[in-house]
Parts: sequence; C-alpha cells; structure tokens
Amino acid sequence: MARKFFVGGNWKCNGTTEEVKKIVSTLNGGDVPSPDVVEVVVSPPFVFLPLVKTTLRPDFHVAAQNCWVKNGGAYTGEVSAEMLVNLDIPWVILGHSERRSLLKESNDFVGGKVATPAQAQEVHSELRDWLQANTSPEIASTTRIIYGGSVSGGNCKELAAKPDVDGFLVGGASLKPEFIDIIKSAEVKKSS
Ligand SMILES: O=C(CO)COP(=O)(O)O
Repeated sequence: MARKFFVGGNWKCNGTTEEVKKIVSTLNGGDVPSPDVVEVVVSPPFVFLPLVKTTLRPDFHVAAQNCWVKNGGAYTGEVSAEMLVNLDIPWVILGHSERRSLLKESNDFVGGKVATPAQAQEVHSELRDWLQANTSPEIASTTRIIYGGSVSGGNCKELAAKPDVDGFLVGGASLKPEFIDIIKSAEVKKSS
C-alpha cells in the first residue's frame, strides 16, 4: 500500500483528568487493525500530553494541537517544538482551521456538517493534481491527504472507500467509543 491510512483524533479543548483516563482506557481496550494497516495518533490538550503519552497503548501515537514557530524564550503561553520533542512527541497539528475560526472565519464542515464522500474525493483529487503539477509525481503519490469534518462511526467507511481519502482527522467522535470503528474503517482500503 503506497499510502498507509491515517486516523488522527483531535480532542480539541476537552477533558478532565478522569475523562482523559476513561478515553485512554477505551482506546487501550479497542480491537483495531495492525499498525501496518493504519497509523493512529491522538491529540489531547497540552496539559494532558504527559498523562496520555505514558498511559496510551504503544501502537498509538500522541500529537500536540499546535506549537510555537520559534525556539523557547519570552513567549508567554506558547509551547515550542523543542519541548514536544523533549517529551518524545514528534507529532503536531499545525494550522488547524479552528485556530483561524477563533478570528471568526467560517468553518463549515467542523462540528456537525459532513462533506459527501463524492465531495471529499473531488477536493482530495484536485489537491493531488496540484501536488503533481507543482511538486513531483513521487510527492503527489505518497502524500497522505486526510479528511476532517464530522467524521463518525456512521460515515467513515464510505469516506474511507474513496481512493484519494487517505485517512481522517476526527474531532468530536474521537472522544467516543465510535473512534474505534473509525480506526477500523482502514480495512476498507485493503479490499479496494
Ligand atoms: O476539526 C476537526 C478535526 O480536527 C473536525 O472536527 P469534527 O469531527 O468535530 O467535525
């Protein structure tokens, strides 16, 4: 498989210590395809990173939700990439649309409105065409283009079946047991 399916769980600004322990326990008990079929990364709020990192099953990875563009210094409230690497967290979500929406830009598909599988495929295919024209055939064929916006246990299989949907960034549903079903949707790729 040229592009391994990717499932990211963005917990956004949610959770208490007890809730985080519960989510981790659900994930740890979930029966999911092996890491050669799907790469799973969950992204808790900064304050829970060490807890999740030390308690989450080793076949799942942990990401931060943002990081500062510069090294450490007089940047109150920021977290640098160096700090994440120091915690052995080499993943980070950068440029999430909700960070722009804090400044009131629209965010139509997040939190309730899902694109149809055909719409997702159309946009992903155009992005891949752009990569083909502007980078290289190798980059175009190996870059994973993941869909985010109201992915759920109910719609994940149909979305995953589209050839240019290489995975998901899941928000609300990543806090629920249905996240396991979403991870399982990677199996669709094996039969396509
Ligand atoms: O923003 C998203 C993933 O980071 C999508 O969020 P929802 O799945 O809650 O719509």
